[in-house]
Amino acid sequence: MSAIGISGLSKTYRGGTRALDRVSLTVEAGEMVALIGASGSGKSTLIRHISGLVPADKNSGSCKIVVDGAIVQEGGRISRNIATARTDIGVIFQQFNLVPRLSVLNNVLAGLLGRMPVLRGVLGLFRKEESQLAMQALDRVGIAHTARQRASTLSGGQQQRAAIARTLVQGARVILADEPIASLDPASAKRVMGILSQINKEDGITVLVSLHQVEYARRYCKRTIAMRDGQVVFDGPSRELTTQFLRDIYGEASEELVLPDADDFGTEPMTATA
Ligand SMILES: Nc1ncnc2c1ncn2[C@@H]1O[C@H](COP(=O)(O)OP(=O)(O)OP(=O)(O)O)[C@@H](O)[C@H]1O
Repeated sequence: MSAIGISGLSKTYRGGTRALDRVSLTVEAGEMVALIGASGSGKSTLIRHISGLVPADKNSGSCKIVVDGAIVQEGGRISRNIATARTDIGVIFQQFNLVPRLSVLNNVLAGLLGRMPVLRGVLGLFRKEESQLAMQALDRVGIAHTARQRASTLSGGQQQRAAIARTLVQGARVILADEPIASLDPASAKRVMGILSQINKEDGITVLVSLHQVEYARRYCKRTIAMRDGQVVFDGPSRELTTQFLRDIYGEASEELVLPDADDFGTEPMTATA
């Protein structure tokens, strides 16, 4: 079974911008796939559609998005069972989306809210084994020692690692990461990508990660989907994305996608504890 299936997805925003234009693609369970493209090419819009946050155009009648076997949206309508479908989808954003005044542990425990009775969740009545699960997740991403701190006291890289721990506690089978390293320094960015790669390999969690820099795609993802003006213009092995090929696809905008110091990128992927 595919982890993500998209057919005939188009999106025109109010004001007329056609952000997605007949996008169809499939991501198999257990893949880690990069989504690249210059600013405004439609990466965020695509991820927001897959997570069921935004409905596709209604007049693109045949559009359908399925994640882990559950219909997220069809024919421009979000599925009635979206709450159930979302329990399998972990979303990670560029700006971390933690609650700053809550402890790191409680932020991670929030990953359980979709799977527990509303009242217990609202009152924050988490069981001991749930807290243990959250501590294990924090340990996996290398920041168990920060569990009692307020989320606002963490560095950007640590906050992103807490956000990943939250998806682990959630039990997500598919992680959609929307530019998760765009606000991070290079060392933190490598660590975050290393953790995503690790949980992809060890837990078989499918990862779709949008990235600005193609070096990260080449290093961490076997497959890359490249977008331009709302369309998929490349879908294949990341190693085929040479600088020249990017120039052919994007012209001058390709400079946005290649790190100026690409040669210093290093050779070893970083892990959680590195
Ligand atoms: N809510 C919105 N209303 C109107 N237009 C929008 C909205 N969100 C995005 N757009 C437009 O849709 C197009 C695609 O935007 P999107 O954010 O998906 O691109 P992106 O590839 O993620 O860009 P970036 O790398 O800068 O985040 C852009 O032209 C953008 O201006």
